[in-house]
Amino acid sequence: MKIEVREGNFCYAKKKEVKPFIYESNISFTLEPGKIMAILGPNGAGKTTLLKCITGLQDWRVGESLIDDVPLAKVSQKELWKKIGYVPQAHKMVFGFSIEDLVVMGRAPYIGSLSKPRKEDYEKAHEALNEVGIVHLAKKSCNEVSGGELQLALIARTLVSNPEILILDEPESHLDVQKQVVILETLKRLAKEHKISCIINTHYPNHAFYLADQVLMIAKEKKAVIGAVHEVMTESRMKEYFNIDLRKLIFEEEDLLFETMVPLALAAKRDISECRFNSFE
Ligand SMILES: Nc1ncnc2c1ncn2[C@@H]1O[C@H](COP(=O)(O)OP(=O)(O)OP(=O)(O)O)[C@@H](O)[C@H]1O
Repeated sequence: MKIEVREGNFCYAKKKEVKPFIYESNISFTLEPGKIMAILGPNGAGKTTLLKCITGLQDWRVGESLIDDVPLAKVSQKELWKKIGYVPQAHKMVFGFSIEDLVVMGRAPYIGSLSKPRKEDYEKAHEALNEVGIVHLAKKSCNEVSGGELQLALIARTLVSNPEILILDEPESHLDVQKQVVILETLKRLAKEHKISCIINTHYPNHAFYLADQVLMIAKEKKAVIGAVHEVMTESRMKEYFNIDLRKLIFEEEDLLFETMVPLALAAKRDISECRFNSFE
C-alpha cells in the first residue's frame, strides 16, 4: 500500500496561543508499497509527533496524509487500523494483562465489538509471537517481562492484524543486539515478501543503512530533508542536523558490505599497536 504526506506541518498550540510550527518546512513524501523509510533526528525534533500525524492519531495543522491516493479523513477508523499497524515506544506504558492477550488485542478490527476472540485469533497471536521469538512468554503478565520483551510483544500485536503499512517508533531501542537484528530482519522480510510499507523512527544510523530505501531527516530550525539513504546520510549532514562529527565506515566481509557511522568523540586515545583484536578469546 502506498502512503503519502502532502505539505504536512504541526504545532502543539494551546487555545488562542500562537506557537510556531514544529517543522521548519512542510513535509512531503511518498512511500511506495514494500518500501522502508527511516526517520532520523535529534531528541525532541518531532519524530514521534510526525508518526502520529502520518497515521491520523494527531491531525496535521496543514497538509494531509493519503493511503493509495485516498485522504485519511475519508477512510473509516476500522478500515484504517486494519491497514496500519502502529508500534509506539514501549517504555511509555504499563499493562496488567498477559502477553498473549496483549497480542490478541491487535485482532480487534476483525472481532465484533460484542464478541470474544476466537481460537483462530489466539493461533494468529501465537504465530506472531513465534515470528518475533517470544512465544514462550505468551502466558506471562506484561508487568513481568523486560522492556525489550514488551517491545517485541507490541510488534507481534501489530502483525496479527495483517497490516499493509507498519509504523514503528524506535522499536529497537530497548532490545539487545541479537533481538535488534531479529526485528530489523523481520521488518525487511515483511517489506520484501508481503509488500508491507514500513516507516521507522530510529536513533541508529547503521539500522537506517541496513533497512531503509529512503530517509527523512529532521531537526529543529532545519528544513526536513528526504531522499535515498546515501544522499541524505552523509557525514556533513549528520554534523549539520545532529551537531556531531561522525565518520562513515564501510567494510566488506565475505562479499557482504557493511555501513555504519561512528562518533569521532568516542575514539580511544591510544596507540594502534596496543589494540588486541579478539586476542583475549
Ligand atoms: N503533548 C505535547 N504537548 C506539547 N508539546 C509536546 C507534546 N508532545 C511533544 N511535545 C514537544 O514537541 C517536540 C517534539 O516531540 P517528539 O516527541 O515528537 O520528539 P522526538 O523527535 O520523537 O523525540 P525523542 O527522540 O526524544 O523521542 C518536543 O519539543 C516536545 O517537547
